[in-house]
Amino acid sequence: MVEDGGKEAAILFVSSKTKMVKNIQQSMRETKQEVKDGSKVNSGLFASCSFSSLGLDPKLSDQLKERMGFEAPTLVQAQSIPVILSGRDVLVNAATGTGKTIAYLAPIIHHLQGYSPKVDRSHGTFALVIVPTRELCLQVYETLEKLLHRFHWIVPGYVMGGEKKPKEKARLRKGISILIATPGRLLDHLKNTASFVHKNLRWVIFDEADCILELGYGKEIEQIIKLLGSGQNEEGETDDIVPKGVQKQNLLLSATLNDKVNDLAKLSLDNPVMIGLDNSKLQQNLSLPSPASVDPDGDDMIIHVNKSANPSSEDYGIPSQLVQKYVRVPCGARLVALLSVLKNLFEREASQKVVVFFSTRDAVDFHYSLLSQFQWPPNSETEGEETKQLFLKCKTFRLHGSMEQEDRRSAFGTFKTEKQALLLSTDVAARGLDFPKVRCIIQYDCPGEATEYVHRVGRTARIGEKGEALLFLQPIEIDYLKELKKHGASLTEYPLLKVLDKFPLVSNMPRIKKVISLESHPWVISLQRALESCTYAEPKMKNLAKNAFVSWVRGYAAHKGELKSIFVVKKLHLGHVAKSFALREQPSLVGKSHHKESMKEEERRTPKRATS
Ligand SMILES: Nc1ncnc2c1ncn2[C@@H]1O[C@H](COP(=O)(O)OP(=O)(O)OP(=O)(O)O)[C@@H](O)[C@H]1O
Repeated sequence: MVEDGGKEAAILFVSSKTKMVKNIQQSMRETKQEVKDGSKVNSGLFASCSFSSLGLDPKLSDQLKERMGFEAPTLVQAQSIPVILSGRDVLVNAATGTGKTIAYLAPIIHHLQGYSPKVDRSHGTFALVIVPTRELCLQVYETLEKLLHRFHWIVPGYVMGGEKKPKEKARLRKGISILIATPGRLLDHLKNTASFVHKNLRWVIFDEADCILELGYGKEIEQIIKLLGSGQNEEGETDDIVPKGVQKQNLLLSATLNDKVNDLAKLSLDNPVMIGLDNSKLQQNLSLPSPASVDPDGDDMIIHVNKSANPSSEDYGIPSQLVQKYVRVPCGARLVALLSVLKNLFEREASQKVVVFFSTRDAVDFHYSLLSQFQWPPNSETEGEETKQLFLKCKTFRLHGSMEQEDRRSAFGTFKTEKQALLLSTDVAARGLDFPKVRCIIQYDCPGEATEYVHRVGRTARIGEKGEALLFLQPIEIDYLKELKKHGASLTEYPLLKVLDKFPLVSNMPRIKKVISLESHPWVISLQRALESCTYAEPKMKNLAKNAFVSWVRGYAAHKGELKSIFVVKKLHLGHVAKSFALREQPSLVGKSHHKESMKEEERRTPKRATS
């Protein structure tokens, strides 16, 4: 929701004199005026032009509007589409949930549908979209399928880790016009699938570019770029279908950028147009040539997207309507606090979706099992008490990189369509995933880098919708708020005690007149006891808790750089950490049984395996 007319938005520096840029300027002025009039709520997000006015084919514009229900392009789409249509390389940096996927897919489809003779399977792949995770791969593919509804001769496809290679080879042999891929599997096919035709390749897109590199795919990407070749499509190399002399076009997109993107940009972009980047960011974050020096003819452009109407969330483009809170909880009360917050959320509004982020796969597994069987109230055998029910009545899903591919696919797909559900996930769900109607994001374990905070919270408040984000912090971790503030994220405190006070006391709860600390709250004491009983009722559950404890501590010790001074493992009270996994005593961190598990965890933590 926009509070005011937004800060001075739009185009600060545009040296190109094309008509297209003037149209964009005009459209943004109109949008600003509409905000002043109060006639547009989501200013800063939508442009006041139509898809067809951006130069897209009428059938494609119609598909976007009539079939997909997109009334108007978002600002980032209004600014990117004409530039991408023009053939320039582009680096797009715009907030999460602002429609970057359509921004790059629509211009590609526009060009491909216009080829004469018509594109067919024998031409192989024209466009390649590289994404960091399997789920994002499937999601982009789904969007592509919808966009291609009226262009059945353009074939969409995907290849990704976890899928059966022979089947993928067969699909590639038949021919895929627009291919979505995760890096490892793509490289595999480039090297080993002789029937993969890519001589007509015209576009390479790196979606979530910084994440691809953060996950350690730098080497693969270098090899991919080498194998694909770059620059102009040579005569004789391509089929006649690709217009002669057409340059290969590369696009990089992300809501956050880092130094590594600099290298990828240098490697893959030729005189790019920057969308959503300001000069200081260019100089500080990306040591690309300064715009003034790139092209003396004045053909280069920086187009500024008004990423947010809220200046405080400007740095990383956090959606301005997102309500950001933190909850300060002592370690031993973390689990009780999490369950209480969730119960409160679902009781307040039954029909909603919530995502909780954990730092490890073992933590996801433990909490998933616990929530799937933990019942309440604990003493329902007593006469007059209500009968036992699941503590949380909503459907619960889990998602992480060690799950079987089919389970991953089913969790992702079903959570998407559910109206009321809870997803427990590692960062595998943090990037790019578009789950409709997610109302709240809970970061139970701290994300580490501030960029990851931004992507995690970006799973809510998408495309102008409302959303809340809640970050769990122990009192010893409170300095993390300063780290977030450096990047423009300001959080207010969540009233945990008030929420706990709302829960009715059941008969065996201790009656305490004055609650002096969270841990002495009768609700906290009773819930903790009940959770521990649940964990100790089954050896399997206890083992899950122990494994989760061990990998959590290891994960805590793995924080990097400046964050090491905030997340100090020596400051942790391990007994309290154990309590947060519903354990009555602290498991050994070095015991024989855990050594094997720790080794496995180490292996699992290899980022590539976590996602693709
Ligand atoms: N012009 C539009 N009008 C309304 N909805 C749109 C429009 N364009 C895209 N959307 C929808 O907005 C949602 C977010 O789009 P998308 O996933 O492309 O965002 P993103 O900017 O890539 O986000 P992230 O940075 O998190 O990956 C999707 O559900 C998409 O269908």
